[in-house]
Amino acid sequence: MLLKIGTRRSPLAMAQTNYIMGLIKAKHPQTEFSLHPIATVADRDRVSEFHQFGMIGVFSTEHEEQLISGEADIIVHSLKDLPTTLRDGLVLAAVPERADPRDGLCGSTLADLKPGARVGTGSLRRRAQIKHLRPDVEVVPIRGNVGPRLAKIDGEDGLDAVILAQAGLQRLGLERATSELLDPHVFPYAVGQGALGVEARAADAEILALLKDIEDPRARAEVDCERAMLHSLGAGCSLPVGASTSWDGDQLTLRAQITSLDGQKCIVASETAPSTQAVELGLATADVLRKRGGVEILESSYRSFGGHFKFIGA
Ligand SMILES: NCc1[nH]cc(CCC(=O)O)c1CC(=O)O
Repeated sequence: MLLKIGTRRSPLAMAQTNYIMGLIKAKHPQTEFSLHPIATVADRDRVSEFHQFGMIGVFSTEHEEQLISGEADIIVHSLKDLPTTLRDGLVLAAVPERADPRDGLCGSTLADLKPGARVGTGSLRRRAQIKHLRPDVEVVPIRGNVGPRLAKIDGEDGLDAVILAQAGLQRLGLERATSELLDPHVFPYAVGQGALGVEARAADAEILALLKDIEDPRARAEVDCERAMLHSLGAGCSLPVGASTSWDGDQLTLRAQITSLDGQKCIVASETAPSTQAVELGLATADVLRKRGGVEILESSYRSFGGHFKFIGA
């Protein structure tokens, strides 16, 4: 079979696409691939912060067009960048084994950050969570590919540290840049972080069957419960919602945290269910967050950013 793969050109996107091609080849050696590069909104506008786009899916909208037009058959996404609602006719066909989902603090450990230290991140979740742990540090908004973001440590921006996904660093062979892997109980990761997702057309039975062979059931259950939680809250990946999942036999525990942007308020919920009920687990966790006032925190995050956010499904 010939599979047409749509991909962004960033080093991380290319590494991820190559990795998925390798997984497919290992199961189905006769598969051939052609690559169809595309620029997304996030690639064309390198200046705005993510929440300023006023839209969700800054990495995925053009990709979904590629699938619908038939220009591509499959798209490899960082799952944390894939909105929880997909376009009609498209499905999340496979979630392979998940890499380390944790965030890495690069340039310094948490404890070694001096008062007033400048920590770079473009993510509202990371901003809120670092402020919650270290109200005395200054958060500096940064964007760009992983390599250039790392280069900002001790560079002209005078950053003391940046926060990056360990999985992305690993995929680029840059994991040694991490000074501290942040404990998910203290600094929960983004929904889907560290996991890749392959999106395809719902009608392509043959392609879906092939992709099922690279799925990891545990990663799928983790991602399903995390995404159900985020979807229920109406939040996208750039909002200050963190998550972590853990296993005890077949029992899956989802812990979720909503943090106000100034770091002063923080709400957590933790629920457990059999992994066959991953979606229900996500919804139940969102219910607890709502009861504890989580939506009010998300709405005030919205307001303090000038209403630039859009809730999914709202
Ligand atoms: N938003 C950009 C993005 N999308 C996925 C990753 C890392 C890889 C992953 O989480 O799977 C990154 C970079 C980062 O947040 O450091």
